[in-house]
Amino acid sequence: MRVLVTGAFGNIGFSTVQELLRQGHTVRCLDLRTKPNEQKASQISREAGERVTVQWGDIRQREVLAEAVRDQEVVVHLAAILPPDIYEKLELAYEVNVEGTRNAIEVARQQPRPPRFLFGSSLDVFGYTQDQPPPRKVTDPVQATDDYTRHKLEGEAMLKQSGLTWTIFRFADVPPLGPRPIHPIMFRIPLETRLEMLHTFDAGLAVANAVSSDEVWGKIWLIGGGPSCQVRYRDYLNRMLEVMGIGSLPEEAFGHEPYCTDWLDTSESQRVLRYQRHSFEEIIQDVAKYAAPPAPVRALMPLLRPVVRRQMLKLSPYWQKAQARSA
Ligand SMILES: O=c1ccn([C@@H]2O[C@H](COP(=O)(O)OP(=O)(O)O[C@H]3O[C@H](CO)[C@@H](O)[C@H](O)[C@H]3O)[C@@H](O)[C@H]2O)c(=O)[nH]1
Repeated sequence: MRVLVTGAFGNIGFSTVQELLRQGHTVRCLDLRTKPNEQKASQISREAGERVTVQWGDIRQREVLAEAVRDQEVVVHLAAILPPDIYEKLELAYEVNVEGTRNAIEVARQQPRPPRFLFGSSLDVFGYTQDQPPPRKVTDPVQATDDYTRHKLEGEAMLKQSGLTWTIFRFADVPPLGPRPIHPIMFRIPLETRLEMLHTFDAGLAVANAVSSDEVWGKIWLIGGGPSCQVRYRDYLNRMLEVMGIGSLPEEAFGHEPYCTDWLDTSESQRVLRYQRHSFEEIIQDVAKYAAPPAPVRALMPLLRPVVRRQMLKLSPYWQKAQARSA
């Protein structure tokens, strides 16, 4: 099949492109022209030859999408600005996440043979649910709690009303396989929070399997790693800090305000899409390959550790307050 992937060189996007090509599809990649994206484009063009084409462009421009969507049988729309970046560019994020999605849907509708349309959404749309018994089910009510969830819910609603053959994937937490800067948001999440992880390759497999499935259309799906990937934030964070040689951080550094994430009922998506191949520990090992410091730095870690921990803790407003109280 001919498949357009927007946000093709992002985290889930690139796993999707790789899996689609592995399954024999012809893929058009649309993304912004940045250095890291160019590197991925070269890699995939080397590997897949003529079955992959790359189009650089901004989804805020309808003509960019008109060119990208032409002749495609399926559109996988993943391009978006996510937390935490979204909070620093709210206007741009609205244009990309909402107007960009509107552009993609409108252009798809205008095709002589409109393509099927898969929209990448997030489990965040369930809002704060930690006070409810898990897991979240696809029939649970949704609740916008910030700009990101508002944008995703708007995208979902537009697509359902579009008249296109649609499907919506609400993804669990998919850590990227690549360097990720340390951000204060890591302290905002209470340590007890239920969190469901998903390996990026499994996310890509779910999307690629959906493209040739007859069962996914007209429905919303919860896409997570399944019971073996249902952990607490504390488990994930401490394992990551351990493999990075930093060690766990004090409890007082973490907040207590509820955070949008939860365990999901993925029994139906797994039955139809057969994508859950990696366990929590495999996710940690693969993410650590990129997140962990290089061997020479790791050797020095026992010495560097106190400095690194101090720098990290400086990012926590909760830790700063606790320190001020005890001073
Ligand atoms: O104006 C923009 C902004 C971003 N991007 C691209 O969009 C992609 C976003 O990817 P990334 O930031 O790595 O996020 P993912 O983790 O892959 O996010 C996926 O999963 C999220 C749910 O977890 C969904 O909200 C997203 O739509 C879906 O892409 C990247 O390639 C960006 O270059 C654009 O094409 N245009």
